[in-house]
Amino acid sequence: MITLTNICHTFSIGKKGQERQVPVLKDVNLQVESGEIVAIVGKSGSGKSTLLNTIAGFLKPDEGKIVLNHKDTTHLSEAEHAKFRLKNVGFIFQNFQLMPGLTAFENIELPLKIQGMGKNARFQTVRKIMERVGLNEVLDHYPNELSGGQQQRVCIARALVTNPSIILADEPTGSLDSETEKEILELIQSLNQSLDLTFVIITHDEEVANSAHKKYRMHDGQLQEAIYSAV
Ligand SMILES: Nc1ncnc2c1ncn2[C@@H]1O[C@H](COP(=O)(O)OP(=O)(O)OP(=O)(O)O)[C@@H](O)[C@H]1O
Repeated sequence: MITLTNICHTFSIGKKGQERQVPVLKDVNLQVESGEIVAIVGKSGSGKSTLLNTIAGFLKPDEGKIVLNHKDTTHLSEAEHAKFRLKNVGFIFQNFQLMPGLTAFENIELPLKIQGMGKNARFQTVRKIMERVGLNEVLDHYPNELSGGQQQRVCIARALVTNPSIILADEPTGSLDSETEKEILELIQSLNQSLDLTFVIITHDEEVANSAHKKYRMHDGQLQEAIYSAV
């Protein structure tokens, strides 16, 4: 489902003429099977977000190969990547990244509009997904009228609405209290099982990491030791 082979990425930091090269990903290899939840933990600055952005195609690796859903995405152009992402990859963010001027319904509907789906089909699809993630009561609420947990459900629904098979999540419970974190983790697990979704989750939270099928630690630019969890 996701195969990273010998991925390297180096940032160039500093003023022009005085740049420093900072290697952040050093020969990263990762294999994620279909329907797996993989958690990536590691210290702040260890390169977790850089890795997720590289999988997503927002950053190009300097070396290595990325295969998602049997497609080699390493050298896709930005436009090709955007098209591929819209169909295959959903994103969940720590700070939700919802459009403040759109209701919960409209936020979730947005990717379908971009895809060019007709109004009736959009209505049916959004209502179905809102019901699935427990948002029936709040479809006309704006983000600032929602709790953190509800905002994260909207973010999850928006990630799922285009029916992707891969979900990339950057600290999905990082802004939530522990009770709400538990609810969101349960939702992720139930979606993983019922829709056979593949998740890559970056987290600082051991509880989130331990709820995954596999856990990797990012250390000094490399992914280390898969510790299998009990799920
Ligand atoms: N666009 C960029 N330009 C230059 N350096 C960057 C850029 N993005 C990240 N870095 C550097 O790459 C390193 C890894 O950053 P990254 O955000 O991937 O870490 P992280 O493990 O996700 O950290 P955190 O847990 O704090 O989010 C850091 O040293 C950071 O300063």
